Amino acid sequence: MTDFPGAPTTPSTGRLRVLAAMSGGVDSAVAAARAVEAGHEVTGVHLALSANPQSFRTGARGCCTIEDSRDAWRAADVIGIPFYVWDLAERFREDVIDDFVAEYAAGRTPNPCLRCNEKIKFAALLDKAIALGFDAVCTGHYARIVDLPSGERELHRAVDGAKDQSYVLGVLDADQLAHSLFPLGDTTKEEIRAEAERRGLAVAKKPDSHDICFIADGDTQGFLAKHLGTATGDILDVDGTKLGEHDGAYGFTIGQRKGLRIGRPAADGKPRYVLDISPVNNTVTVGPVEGLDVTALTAIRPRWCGTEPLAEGRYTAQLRAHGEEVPVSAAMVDDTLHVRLDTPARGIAPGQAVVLYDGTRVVGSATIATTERPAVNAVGS
Ligand SMILES: Nc1ncnc2c1ncn2[C@@H]1O[C@H](COP(=O)(O)OP(=O)(O)OP(=O)(O)O)[C@@H](O)[C@H]1O
Repeated sequence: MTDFPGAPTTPSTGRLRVLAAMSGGVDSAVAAARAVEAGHEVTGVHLALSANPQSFRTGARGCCTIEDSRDAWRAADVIGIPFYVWDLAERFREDVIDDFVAEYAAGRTPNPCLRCNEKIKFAALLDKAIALGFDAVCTGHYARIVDLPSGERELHRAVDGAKDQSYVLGVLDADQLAHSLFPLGDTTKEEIRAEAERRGLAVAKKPDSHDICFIADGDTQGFLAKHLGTATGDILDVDGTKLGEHDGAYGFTIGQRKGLRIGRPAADGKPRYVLDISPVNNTVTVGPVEGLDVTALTAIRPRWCGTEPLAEGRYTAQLRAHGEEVPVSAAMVDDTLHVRLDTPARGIAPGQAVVLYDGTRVVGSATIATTERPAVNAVGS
């Protein structure tokens, strides 16, 4: 992980030099306060992730705006820790925003929060922290780190199932985990807000951030159209019949039903869902809901949270953010993860992450490359 050879691979026990990543929200403020209380020497840092902060979300749904950096600074002041703002806007644009646009352009559905954790918070930020002599980065993510007697660490789901963020941390490797602190994993969000109030943190009642921080108005299609332009193409039924036109194949996601401009009903009269996106032909293929049933998938770029690679066997898998956990059989074949689902699941798109769990433990993650969908394959054959 680290660009700095010679950096310690595991923080020494006891008092650590901790860099608390403070978004300006309630979670990271309480996480920083808890790190201080645990006896660590804590410094707060807010990441400026936009070259033009007012273009990111403001107010209630805030993330990374000037108000947010001010909120983070005020929280650091109340906690009594030094505070800095680091400008990682350029890295964020290259590694997260440009990647997001490129993935959609290729017909895939990326998760920018996973990407940000992999490339920014636990890479660019952590590398810089270690270079400056810090032992660990502390965040307000809801997940638990379990220290084993062997010295190894495991990543587990948070006790608050509704807030659990282990899915977006499934990209962390053993070295990154060794340098991470997640002080909120054993507490519910409700308790965190009450604790923030008791601590006199002004952000105690600040609403949670939602969706994608760099899309100010929440309009992903509009954002993509601005970056990729419009390109009129056909909306096709599974049998190839033209049902309508679209302004850009990238604006769709597998499983989408709303927002399809279908000019005439399909032959069977059933509702249509996006089954395939072909950037090469600039076509979007739609079909009945059964076409979304996925029985197996392959995934690339695997990342294991422990030191061991995946052992072939039985796991549960989460296939999208806030998705249900489903039982699966998984194995690595060369560099590709092969996953077979016990029962078919819907709403699974290439580009999303599959995160494997063993009970509450995160085993690792990979990026979905292909899906097996018997109903679609039957039409195509
Ligand atoms: N701009 C930022 N600067 C520094 N740290 C950040 C920033 N954005 C997010 N983080 C860190 O990543 C964690 C998870 O980010 P996420 O956007 O999911 O926040 P959240 O769950 O709404 O938490 P918070 O209430 O702290 O904003 C935060 O708790 C914080 O530690």
